[in-house]
Order: sequence, then C-alpha cells, then structure tokens
Amino acid sequence: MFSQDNLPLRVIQITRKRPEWRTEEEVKFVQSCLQEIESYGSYSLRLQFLLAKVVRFEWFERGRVILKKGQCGISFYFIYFGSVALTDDEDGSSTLTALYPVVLQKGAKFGEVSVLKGTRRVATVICLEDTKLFVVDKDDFFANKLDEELQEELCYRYNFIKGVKFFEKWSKRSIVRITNSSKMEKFYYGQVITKDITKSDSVILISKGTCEILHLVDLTACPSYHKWVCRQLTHLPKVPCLTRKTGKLCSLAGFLWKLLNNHQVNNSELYCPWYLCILLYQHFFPDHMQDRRNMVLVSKDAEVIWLKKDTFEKLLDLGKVLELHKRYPSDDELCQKFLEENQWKMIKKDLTSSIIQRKCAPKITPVFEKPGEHVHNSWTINQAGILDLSMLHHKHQQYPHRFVPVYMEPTRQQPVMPEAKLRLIHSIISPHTCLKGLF
Ligand SMILES: Nc1ncnc2c1ncn2[C@@H]1O[C@@H]2COP(=O)(O)O[C@H]2[C@H]1O
Repeated sequence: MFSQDNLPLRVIQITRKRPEWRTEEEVKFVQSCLQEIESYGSYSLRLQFLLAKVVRFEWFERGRVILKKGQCGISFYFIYFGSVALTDDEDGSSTLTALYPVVLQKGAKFGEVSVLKGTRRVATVICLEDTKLFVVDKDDFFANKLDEELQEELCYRYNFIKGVKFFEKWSKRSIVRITNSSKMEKFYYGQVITKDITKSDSVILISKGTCEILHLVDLTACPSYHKWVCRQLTHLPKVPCLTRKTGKLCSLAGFLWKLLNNHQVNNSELYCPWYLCILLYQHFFPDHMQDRRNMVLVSKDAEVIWLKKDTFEKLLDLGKVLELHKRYPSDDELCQKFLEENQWKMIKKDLTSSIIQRKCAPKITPVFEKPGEHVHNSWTINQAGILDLSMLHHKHQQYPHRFVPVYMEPTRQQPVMPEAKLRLIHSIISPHTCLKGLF
C-alpha cells in the first residue's frame, strides 16, 4: 500500500519501531525506499543501511517551523517530499518578504551542520508546503557510530580523488568541495553503471575494479564490413546485393548488427585519466571535438565515485581540460577490430573441431558447395548469436536456425525488402577452406 506520494505505508510503520526492533529485512526495505532521496543515495550502501536502521518519519504542514536558528542541533533531516526555506530570523517570517530565499527541495538534507559540529543552528527552516521528512536523531547517530562511518567514507573519497593525477594541481579546498558533492557506489559484475556515459550528468571515477565500455556498431554503415563481405563471398557467382551500385548491401540496412566492443578501464589506469575524457568531452570540449555516440558503461565488479558535473565544472580549469581529450576509435575501426577478433575466433573453432574430428577428415577439402539461387534470401543467426554466412551453401540441409533475410531480388511479386528485426551478433562464420585434414 502506498501513500499519496508513493511512500509505502510499511516504511512509516517500520520507522516507528525502535532501531533495535527492526529486522534486517525491514531495514533493507526502508533503505530501498529512501533511494528516492538524492542526498541519502549519495552515501555508501553500508552507511545507507545504518541510517535506515535509525531514521524515523515526520510530517509537517505548510508554514510550520522545523528548526530555529540558534538552537542546539539534535536531529538532521532528509526531505522525502515537499520543500523548505531557510531564513535568518527565528520565526521564519522573512521567507514571505525575502526576494530569493534559499529553498531546499525533495532529495535534499538539512540540519546536519550543528549535529556533526556540536554547534548551534545556523538558520531557521520553515515548510513551504506540506513536507515529509526522514529524521535522524543525534543520539541514534552517535550511538550507531554513524559519524565515524561518515568520516571514514569521506576520507576515503577525498584521498582517492586527491590521488588522481588529473586533480594533482587542485587546491585542497577544491578537492574538499568536489568530495563533498560526490558519492560512491559499488556495482556487481555485469551490472550497467550508466546506459549512456555521454549523457551522464556526472563525471565517473573508477575507484576499484574494472569497467567495460560497450558500443553498438552498425556494421552495415562500416566500409570495412562491406569490403570484408565482398572478399569472403568472391567465389559466389552472383550476389546482387554486393554488386549493384546502389544496393551497397542494402539488404542489410534494416539490421543493426551488434558488435560489443570492449574497452576496459580499471583503477590501474588511474594516472591515465582517459576514462575521464569519455565523460568530459561531451560537456566541456568544443563542438568539433565532441563524440556523441552512445556508450554503455558496465561494471566488472567496480566501485565508482560520481562527481557532480555542476560542481566539477565550476572548479575546473577549462584551459586544462583540452589536455584530456582523446579520440575514441571510430565505428569503422571498431568494426575492423571485431573482424580481426572474429577471424581468430573462427580459426580456433576450426582448429578445435578438426582436432576432435581428424580421423573423419583425411585431407583438406573445401567444405562448401556452390550456392544456388536461394542464397540471396537468407543468412542465419544461430542461437549463440553467430551470423553464419557459410549457411548460404547448404541448400539441401534444413538447419534449425532462425533465418534472417539478406537480399530479396526485386521481382514483380515481391518488390519490397522483407521486414528485419534487430539482431545481436557475437561473431561471423564465413565461407572458407576448412583446416580439416591439416593435422
Ligand atoms: N546556504 C545554505 N544552503 C543549504 N543549506 C543550508 C544553508 N545554510 C544553512 N543550511 C542548512 O540549514 C541548517 C540549519 O541547521 P544546521 O545549522 O544544523 O544545518 C544547516 C544546514 O543544513
């Protein structure tokens, strides 16, 4: 069951219990719901868990003063829903007259300054609308050693950022600022960190482990792929899709052949911050240097630190940022790499199968017969995501593959291209002379 703003009522019930009465499963549930709050989500998972154990829920009406300037700090607050204004007077009345009062919205936190430093409140906080808050009391905070945890994590982030070569000339003050606006997160092996780093609003530092940058390449748009296919199929008597000037493998145009191109980055590359470039160039480089291709960042058991783009931008020496520019390989270069790797994969595959079956293959034989007319209608992708160009030759065999139309010769009955769905391919088997019999 959810309240009006999607806060599950169960969270309210759980947070009414004393911390020691909450089960681990309940605390995890609260933790997952509090992810909505940005400032909470910026803590490490361990700290989030500890906070979820002690938070309690509170609801204030519009106009209510939550805390007053000059009081001792006994709690701090996360805004789950609503907004508050900060004022310098005690009753908050100046919010009505101030031209630009400081307003904190859903996702922000406040009241932590006096709690952590043991000082008096530096401002009065008043609700601008009905506001839902999660409160952490000072006693619970210190009893659960959250201050130590908070400090330890902050130090870790600070030291890590300070150690990155890119930041070596930054002042201590700037590093403290960027550290305070950063957050740390751990990702499992294979977990997507961001679907498109070029659109990310953070700069990502990899503090532990390795990441992969994956980029989808449309092979049909790569000249290298066209050349390669021509080379592979030169012995075919007639392949209209390759020879027609306007055709240009037009039959493949409906597909996006998936090429997963791995570019690995890890924390050993800390001092070679090209991985920063990937994230930076979209925002900070001149237009002609920008690369807007979609790139997915995937964790290989990585821990990352997100730096807020806005804070980073404010502190950044834009003159220096150009030094970070590095060109990412073009799609055609990625395609070439893929084809090279593919060739090696296929040699290995052939070698393995020829060793396994060598008794049955006494001499080198071309495996494929001349193809018939049917070849123009279908190539296949098998269950393992392998595009099998050699299947063109097996006209008599019925393979349990899903057939993918490649080229339909325009006839009167069938003048249009067949519908083709996007397919993933991991490698390509091409017609070639088999290694069978060599060993
Ligand atoms: N300029 C500001 N921007 C954001 N938050 C502020 C600002 N000034 C004060 N605060 C918050 O208002 C809170 C008032 O109580 P504290 O002094 O405990 O902690 C303070 C901060 O959390």
